[in-house]
Amino acid sequence: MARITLQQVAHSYQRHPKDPSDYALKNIDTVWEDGGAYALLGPSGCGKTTMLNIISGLLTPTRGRVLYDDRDVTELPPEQRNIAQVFQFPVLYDTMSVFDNLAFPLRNRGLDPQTIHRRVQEVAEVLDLTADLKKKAAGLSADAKQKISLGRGLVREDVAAILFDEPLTVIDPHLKWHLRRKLKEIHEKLQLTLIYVTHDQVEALTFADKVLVMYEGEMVQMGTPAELFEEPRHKFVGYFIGSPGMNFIPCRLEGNRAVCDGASVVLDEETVRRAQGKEGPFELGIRPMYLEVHDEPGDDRIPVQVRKVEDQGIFRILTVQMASSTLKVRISEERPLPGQEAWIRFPRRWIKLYANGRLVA
Ligand SMILES: Nc1ncnc2c1ncn2[C@@H]1O[C@H](COP(=O)(O)OP(=O)(O)OP(=O)(O)O)[C@@H](O)[C@H]1O
Repeated sequence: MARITLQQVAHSYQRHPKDPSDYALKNIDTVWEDGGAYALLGPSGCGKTTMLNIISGLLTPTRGRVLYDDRDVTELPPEQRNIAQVFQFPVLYDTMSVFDNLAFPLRNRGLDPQTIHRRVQEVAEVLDLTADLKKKAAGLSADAKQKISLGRGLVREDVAAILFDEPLTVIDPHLKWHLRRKLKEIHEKLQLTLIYVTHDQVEALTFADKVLVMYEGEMVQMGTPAELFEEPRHKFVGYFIGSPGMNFIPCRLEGNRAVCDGASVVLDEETVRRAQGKEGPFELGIRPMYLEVHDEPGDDRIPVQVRKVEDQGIFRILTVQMASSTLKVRISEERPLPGQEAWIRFPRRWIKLYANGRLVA
């Protein structure tokens, strides 16, 4: 396995790109550490597959360098990079048995039959394919076929990294959860460098130690699931991670206060200091679980109208209207529901300030 570094990588599918909007990837600088389990998360079209193909060598970037450890591989094709890639849909040989499909990448590299047998058995066991090893791939379900594709990715021990491009798309929802756990287990056991592309936050957060969030061709944050939740560095991360996502309220700064539509909130000194000289527009960000809801007016409490209540098992999600801003508030199921008139409070320690979409930090 290897440490993979992207240095100022940008890619445009156009021959003569001019504007930043002509680039599918814009100036990516990042390091994927050896043995890490990473997810690449972002909405459709943000550049995830482009980044993965640049790492594997299917694409040469318009600008920048790709390093495996200290070796520059930017111009090398996939077969010289020693990478395994698993795609959205099964890639296998229908007429071969499951065993032969799994053995294929190893036979290709001239490994001895004993090593091949051991490795195929190991991977088949992890993926619950042992009973199917002698069957022809053609007769198996879509789930089983994709498990074979996963197995073909995992079977080689000498790869620099294994790249997964939304590999569980065709998998039945029940099995999805199970396979995600399996991949995590395999990672812990074999310490492989895994990069897993998805647009599903649950998939990313349950699989990865670190998640790279992409938005419109940019890398907006790389962090642990907890960091992404507690300290979203970009508005998109706040909105995309968490269910429901973070609340954002447009505001202007007056001294140590953020004045929003219908409310004024005191900021901590550090935030006020950091905001000096920053260009707006400014927004307050707060997670639904950190907003307090009260039945009576009081200090720092802001009147709201409760518009909707959604029951989500152990939580309820309130939709409240604060002047022209609509906010979500998460309360526990034990708390009695407020009436239609309620008051909310923004606890200072949970308030984040954003300038032009980026965390003031
Ligand atoms: N071969 C191509 N030629 C031209 N434009 C492309 C090509 N492949 C991707 N793009 C464009 O580049 C941008 C990034 O696409 P990419 O497939 O990397 O995104 P993605 O995040 O993987 O999306 P998805 O989740 O839908 O697969 C999109 O605007 C897409 O339309």
